[in-house]
Parts: sequence; C-alpha cells; structure tokens
Amino acid sequence: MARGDWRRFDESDVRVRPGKSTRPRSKRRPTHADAVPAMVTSVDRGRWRCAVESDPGRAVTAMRARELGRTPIVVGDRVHLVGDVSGKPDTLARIVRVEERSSVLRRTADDTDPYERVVVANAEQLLIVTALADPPPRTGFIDRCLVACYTGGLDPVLCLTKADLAHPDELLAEYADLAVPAVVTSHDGDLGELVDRLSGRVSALVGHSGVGKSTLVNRLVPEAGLATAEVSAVGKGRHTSVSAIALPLPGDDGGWVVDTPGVRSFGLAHVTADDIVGAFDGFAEAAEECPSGCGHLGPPADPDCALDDVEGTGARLASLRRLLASRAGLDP
Ligand SMILES: Nc1nc2c(ncn2[C@@H]2O[C@H](COP(=O)(O)OP(=O)(O)OP(=O)(O)O)[C@@H](O)[C@H]2O)c(=O)[nH]1
Ligand SMILES: [Zn+2]
Repeated sequence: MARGDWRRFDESDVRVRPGKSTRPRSKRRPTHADAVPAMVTSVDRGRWRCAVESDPGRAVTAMRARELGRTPIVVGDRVHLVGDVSGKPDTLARIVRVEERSSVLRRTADDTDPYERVVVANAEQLLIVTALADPPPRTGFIDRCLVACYTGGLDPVLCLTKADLAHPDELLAEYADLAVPAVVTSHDGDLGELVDRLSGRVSALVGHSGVGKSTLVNRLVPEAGLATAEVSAVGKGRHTSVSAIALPLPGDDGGWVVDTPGVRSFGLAHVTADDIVGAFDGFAEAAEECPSGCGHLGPPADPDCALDDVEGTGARLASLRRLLASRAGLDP
C-alpha cells in the first residue's frame, strides 16, 4: 500500500477504513476569540481531559466540537476550549481547534497493520525505559523506539532501570555510536539527573511490563496513582480504555510525563527505509545516489547502496542498519 493511502488515527478513535474522508465537512472555520488554550492530558472515548495552559491545575472535560468532524485529538495535543471551562464536576467544554503538532509518536499494532495511530502529540522527548536485568534488555525494542523518535521528531533518552542488578556498560556501548543520551536509575538511587532532563519539558515514557516504569513514575509524580484513578472515574460506566495519561511534574519548572501503559511494542508498518535514513545527517544526502527501491541494508540485500561510500562512518552506519533491520523484522 502506498504511503499516501494511510490514514492517521488516535488510539481512542473508532477505526475508519482508508478511503473514507476524515475531514470536517465544512471548510468555514468559526472564530473563537475567547477560546482557552489547553493541553489534552487523557482521552476516553469521546471525552478529552484537558489542563488549562494558564492554570494547569484546572482539569476540564471536553467534547470535540462538531465542526472538527473526526479530526484526531490525542494526549499532548494543544487545543482551544469554549463553553464551560470551569472544570467543575459534570461540566463539559468543547474543543474547537487543534494546534499543529511539533512531534508525533506513532505506531501500528504490528508490522502489517495498515492503521497508523498517534500515541502522543507534541512530546519533546521519549524516555525508553529498559531494565538492565529482570527482565533482560531487548535491543530490538529499543531500536524500534529510536526509529519512532527519529521519524516522529522526538529526542530519545535511554532510561536504564534496576542498576542494582546489573552493570550498564555493555548496553550503553551498543548506543554510543548513535549518541543516544542515557540515564541510569535504580529504585533506591537518586533521581536528580533524570529530573533535570525532564523538568520543563513534555516527555513520553514507554517500556515493557516489569521494567520498573510504574515505580519510576510514582517517584517522579507522587500523585500519579490519584490522577489515574480520577481519569477512570470520569469514564465510569463507559467503555474505558485510557491509552496514555499526561502527569504534571512537581517542581517550579513544570513539565509533563506522559505514561503510555498500552504501548508494549512498536509496529512500524508506516515507516519506510527512506524515512529512517532521512533522519540521519550525512546519510540522507548519500541515499539520493542509491538505486530506486534500495533498502539501504548493504550487501548482499542491497549491493549498490550508496551509504557504503560515505567515509569514516563504519560504526554509525552499522547502527543505522541495525535500525533498518529492526523495522524489517530482521533483527536477530
Ligand atoms: N531490583 C530492582 N527492582 C525494581 C526496581 N524498580 C522496580 N523494581 C521491581 O520490578 C518489579 C516491576 O516494577 P513495576 O514498577 O511494577 O514495573 P512496570 O514496568 O510498571 O510493570 P507493569 O506494571 O507490569 O507495567 C517490581 O517488583 C518492582 O519492585 C529497581 O530499580 N531495582
Ligand atoms: Zn541505499
């Protein structure tokens, strides 16, 4: 299927087959001079929870205004609200505008799924939470997360947990050539370095079950459990499936961590080899010399790949090719 045939959906949306228009019917955009800017912090089928920008403690529940049609709205989206924006119980505001996104964390369910979902919008960085042991680290998962970052406009950060159980050097060496920053943590260790990286920014968190993500989130945001319970209460009696939730970091500099409980794997069916190479300075230009349809994997699959002619990049090229292979499901 050609790339242009794909439609983008948020996790909460009912699936629509490619071919059906998801655009609003009316091109006329009403002006809402008094609309209130806010950020979406969670989504529950047809209801968006939003934090008002000028008063982030105020949580407003909103619906999507009819004029937006089926425009996807996901956690992290910056929106404009009208109507009752008091945030009082049982009130409902309306989202009348969604701002253009600065980044998108996307995935497909698996590598054949034609439906691409946006998991989080506007996150500046992705914290890839990986345990150093118990469960053992899986570089295939990390590589897929990196691809999602490079093609979605997020800065990756490796967060290696359970440092009390194993040494990080071996794993860190695997990512040195890609210059991926890393923070090493343990449940009884100091979180200062991580807090410095997160504060004042919007960071999405992904990780496999058991890596210590909840332990980490609860230490970073002491009210995390409470916020999750509140969201569940909003969706009471409805079919609840919270796919991601933005939690405000305590501290004067602000910032948000977006926990993504549902994301255990990254299908990359929507990503092409050229998308990945395009994110790498030096290689992107060289790839223009490749034969058409080049997968950039090098010999024997792609014997005429021009990336092999780029000087002095051996280790970085090997890392890039590992990412390309992870997308193709070729990783060992
Ligand atoms: N040794 C050690 N164990 C840890 C550390 N952090 C978390 N754990 C333990 O690892 C297990 C899993 O931790 P969780 O925080 O629940 O992991 P999670 O990634 O949120 O897993 P799910 O809740 O299944 O998504 C728990 O038994 C924790 O006590 C750590 O730094 N060191
Ligand atoms: Zn090539």
